[in-house]
Amino acid sequence: MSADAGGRINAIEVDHAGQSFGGRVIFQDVTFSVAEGEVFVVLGGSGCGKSTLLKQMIGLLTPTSGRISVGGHDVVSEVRAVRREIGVMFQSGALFGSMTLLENVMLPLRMFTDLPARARAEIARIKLALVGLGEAVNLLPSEISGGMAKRAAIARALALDPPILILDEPSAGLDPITGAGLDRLILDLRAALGCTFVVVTHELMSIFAIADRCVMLDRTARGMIALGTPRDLQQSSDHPTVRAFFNRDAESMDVQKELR
Ligand SMILES: Nc1ncnc2c1ncn2[C@@H]1O[C@H](COP(=O)(O)OP(=O)(O)OP(=O)(O)O)[C@@H](O)[C@H]1O
Repeated sequence: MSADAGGRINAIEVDHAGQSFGGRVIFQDVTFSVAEGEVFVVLGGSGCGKSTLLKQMIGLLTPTSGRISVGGHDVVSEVRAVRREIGVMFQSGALFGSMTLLENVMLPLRMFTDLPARARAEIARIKLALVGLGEAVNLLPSEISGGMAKRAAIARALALDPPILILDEPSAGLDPITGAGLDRLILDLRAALGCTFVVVTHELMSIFAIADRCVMLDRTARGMIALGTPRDLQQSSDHPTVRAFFNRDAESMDVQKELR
């Protein structure tokens, strides 16, 4: 594992990663690193390859070119070790409808550990309490709100204590207040557990609230067009797509500043 310029250890290193499907290039030469404890946001329009990049990071897709390592482990040759490093909440990360929240969070513990049922339940209770659902452990997914479901899915991603959490559009489909609550949860979990986060989001307010840095992918460029802090990208990028994205709603940032 190498360190960044500030001496922090890199949790994830993406080195000239590319992905093609049947000869169609989705992106190439994507290069960045994510430091331990960083909240790193992946941005870009529909179809630019955000989910594809996340799938490469967790070893679900082999990069067509380049190399990715997670926790110092290569995502292709050391996929088992990589999976232990990462908890994932997919965009479609639905809970199992016939199971209570507690049973949903216990599931990864049942699949990947030898812990007895009582210990699994105790750990699942702790994870649900961490995301603010300590009173809802016996509810079914059909009995809770969309925001609670996202929190429960995050609790499930935390079940095996991964140092890195990957969240694909956590606030999709939520109202702005519930979305802001999830942003606070991400920052609280980082403070409490020291986790590294990779988050896909399109929400400008959310980006400014949580992101230490972000990378922006672009379908036309078939690669990355920006890397840096949200403020740097808003103020200094000379790429028209980046400028348009970050300046589309300057007012929302003013609101965000007032809320801080
Ligand atoms: N397994 C696959 N086989 C062929 N094409 C694929 C495969 N997976 C993704 N693609 C294509 O790759 C492109 C990028 O898809 P991806 O889902 O990564 O985009 P995205 O940036 O996450 O989009 P969105 O914001 O809409 O979720 C799309 O054109 C998609 O159709």
